[in-house]
Amino acid sequence: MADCNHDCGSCGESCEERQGGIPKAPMNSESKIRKVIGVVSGKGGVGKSSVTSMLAVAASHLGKQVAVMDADITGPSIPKAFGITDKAMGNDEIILPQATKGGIKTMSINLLLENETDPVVWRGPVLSNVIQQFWSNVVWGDIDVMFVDMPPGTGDVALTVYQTLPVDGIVIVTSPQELVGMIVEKAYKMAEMMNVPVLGIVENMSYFRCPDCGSEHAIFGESHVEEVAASYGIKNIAKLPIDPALAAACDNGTIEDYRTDAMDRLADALIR
Ligand SMILES: Nc1ncnc2c1ncn2[C@@H]1O[C@H](COP(=O)(O)OP(=O)(O)OP(=O)(O)O)[C@@H](O)[C@H]1O
Repeated sequence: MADCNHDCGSCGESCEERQGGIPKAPMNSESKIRKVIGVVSGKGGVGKSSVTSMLAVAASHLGKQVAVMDADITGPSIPKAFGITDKAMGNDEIILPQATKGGIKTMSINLLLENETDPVVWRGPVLSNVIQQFWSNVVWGDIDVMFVDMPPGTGDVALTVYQTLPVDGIVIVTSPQELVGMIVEKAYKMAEMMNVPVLGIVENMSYFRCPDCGSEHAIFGESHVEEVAASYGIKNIAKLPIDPALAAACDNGTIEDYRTDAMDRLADALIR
């Protein structure tokens, strides 16, 4: 390999010289993905998919070729947030991703299921296989940065993502309540065990700004994100308010029309 940098932790190739660990899945041969950023959370429902979508939109506005892989196989939300209803096409060997209005390439199990309300009742190995296929069989093309909406928690499928994809770094999404507990620490330690740097932390639902008087209220408890980030040495922090307009954008499939300075700044720092 001509451009080998001998850093097997950041490479997806399964070459003869690979040092240690489980070989990553081979990247689709017609694709070139330069950076993979995982978006993780300690548990479901804290806004991981929303943040994944917002980061992708922000990166796209920075002029990057962007992709989103929905690796949250049992709780896929990416197509809905982007308003994608057409199914992905493919054959036995390849799958073509669907593009959003703004040109972000996406792949999700919901783009393959006949009926998107069908539950995915599959065991771990089958879920793992799907993630591998999303990497190896999807023709992503030329991509500057791929955001991966990871399965919530630190279980089997999250482990598969770390082991299968050449994740360059992760962003942890959390709520103020989670930050004071052990959940974020678990997510951080899992990334550490997998030798993946934590690039940023997003405190979602951090506060609510009163639309009448502009005062801020810590509905889910006071913010501790600065202390927690400092204790782990995480440089990039973003706080997002509780915003009914965000919930509406996710529900209506118009997340590309929802922009925040916090996400624009974070995306810039992540892909710089
Ligand atoms: N800051 C926010 N303000 C208002 N609503 C929000 C906010 N963040 C997320 N939501 C809403 O909360 C719900 C859950 O968000 P989301 O799907 O992004 O969470 P998740 O962590 O990915 O959940 P899961 O792991 O179950 O997929 C969605 O309806 C979303 O629109």
